[in-house]
Amino acid sequence: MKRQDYISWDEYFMSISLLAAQRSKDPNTQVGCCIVSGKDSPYPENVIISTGYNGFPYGCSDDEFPWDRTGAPNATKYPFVVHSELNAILNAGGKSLVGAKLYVSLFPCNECAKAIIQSGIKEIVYLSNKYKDTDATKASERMLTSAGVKLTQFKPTKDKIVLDFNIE
Ligand SMILES: O=c1ccn([C@H]2C[C@H](O)[C@@H](COP(=O)(O)O)O2)c(=O)[nH]1
Ligand SMILES: [Zn+2]
Repeated sequence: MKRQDYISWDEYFMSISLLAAQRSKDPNTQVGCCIVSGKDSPYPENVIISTGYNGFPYGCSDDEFPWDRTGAPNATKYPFVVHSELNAILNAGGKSLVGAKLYVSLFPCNECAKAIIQSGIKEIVYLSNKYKDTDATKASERMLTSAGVKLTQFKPTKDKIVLDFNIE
C-alpha cells in the first residue's frame, strides 16, 4: 500500500518557496517564490519552472548595499532589492509562464503584480499578507483581480514540515 502521509502539491510548492526564502539576506523579511506549470501551461502540470527570493542584483554586494529599512531613500534596501517574484520570473530564463501558478510566502506588491500579469501567470497562492493594509498591496490586489489572476491564501493544515539530513 502506498504511503498515506505524503505532502500535497500546495504543501510541496509552498515549502519550496519558504526554503528559497531562507537564501535571502534581508534581516527583516525573507520572501521566497516558486513558479510551477498550471493546467493551461505548455508543459505538463505541476512542474517547477523557476524559484526566486528577495536580494540585490548580480554585482551588488550583500555586504556593501544597505539592508536598512529607514533613513535617506538611497540608504535603505528598497531602491535596490529585487523582489522574490521578479527574481523568479527572470530566473525562468524566457521559458513561457503562460498559465503558470506562482507560490509566494508574501502577497505580491504592485510592482510584482504588474510583472506577474504581463508574464501570463494565472494563479497566485500566497502565505502571509502582513502588508494587506498598505497602498501597494491594495493596488496589487486591484490589478490582479482586474486581470483575472486567481488569488488563494494557503491555509496550512500542519504547523511545520521538517527536513532531516540524517538519513541512511
Ligand atoms: O512583492 C514583494 C514585496 C516585498 N518583497 C521584499 C522586499 C524586501 O526585501 C522585503 C520587505 O521588507 P520589509 O522590511 O518587510 O519592508 O520583502 C518581495 O520580495 N516581494
Ligand atoms: Zn514585489
